[in-house]
Amino acid sequence: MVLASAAPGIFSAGLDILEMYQSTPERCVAFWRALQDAWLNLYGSRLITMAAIEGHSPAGGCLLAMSCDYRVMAEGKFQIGLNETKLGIVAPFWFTDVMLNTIGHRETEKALQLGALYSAQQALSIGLVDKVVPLAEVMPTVEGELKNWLQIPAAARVITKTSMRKAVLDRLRSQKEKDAQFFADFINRDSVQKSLGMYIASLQKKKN
Ligand SMILES: CCC/C=C/C(=O)SCCNC(=O)CCNC(=O)[C@H](O)C(C)(C)COP(=O)([O-])OP(=O)([O-])OC[C@H]1O[C@@H](n2cnc3c(N)ncnc32)[C@H](O)[C@@H]1OP(=O)([O-])[O-]
Repeated sequence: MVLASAAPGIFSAGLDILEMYQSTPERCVAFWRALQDAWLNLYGSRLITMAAIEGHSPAGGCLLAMSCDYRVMAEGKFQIGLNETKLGIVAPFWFTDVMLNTIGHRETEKALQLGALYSAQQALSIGLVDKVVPLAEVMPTVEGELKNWLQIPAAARVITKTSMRKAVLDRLRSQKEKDAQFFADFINRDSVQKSLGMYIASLQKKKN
């Protein structure tokens, strides 16, 4: 399975910030449950999963990419990273776990505290992506890599993938409701709503 985007220049802009702003606790919990399930399915997929990152990939977009088995990113101006702290919000433990498994403890600690967004070359240098190629080469590169992965006997590959990812998946599975409630409580704090409001305004200002 290849994750790609139909929007030129944007792999994924992350979660819909407007869903987290001036919402109700009930809606926040439902929103979060949907995200948890989507991620559990992706990270736990038996399929070979690859991200064709042909544009920006902040926050939830970075999570999607990191949750794949392999990442190819377009060189150039695009950025990738978990930038949550810049919005005044906090990446949940399972975002952190996936990043830890991808780039290691030291880089994750720095990246998360700073809300760092990396260029493709920087992402390559810390192992956040596996390959950087010109934009037009992203999809052919993914397809070529997929052929390599498809040559591995499926049962052996799936057992290996499952055993590598099980602890992280189980950690969320065992506390989904608590995690959803935490998100709803946190996001509805006055200080967090204020930060989100300012971030949305800065996005709109940048556009105008
Ligand atoms: C605890 C929770 C964990 C959270 C995880 C997350 O994923 S948090 C998410 C973290 N995500 C980020 O921090 C990414 C924030 N976004 C960006 O940095 C840039 O939009 C971009 C680099 C993705 C694309 O730049 P570009 O110059 O090509 O495009 P543009 O900037 O002109 O935007 C076009 C329109 O889309 C709008 N909009 C954009 N993103 C979002 C969104 N996520 N949601 C909603 N709306 C969004 C933007 O306001 C504008 O709306 P308007 O005025 O037309 O009504």
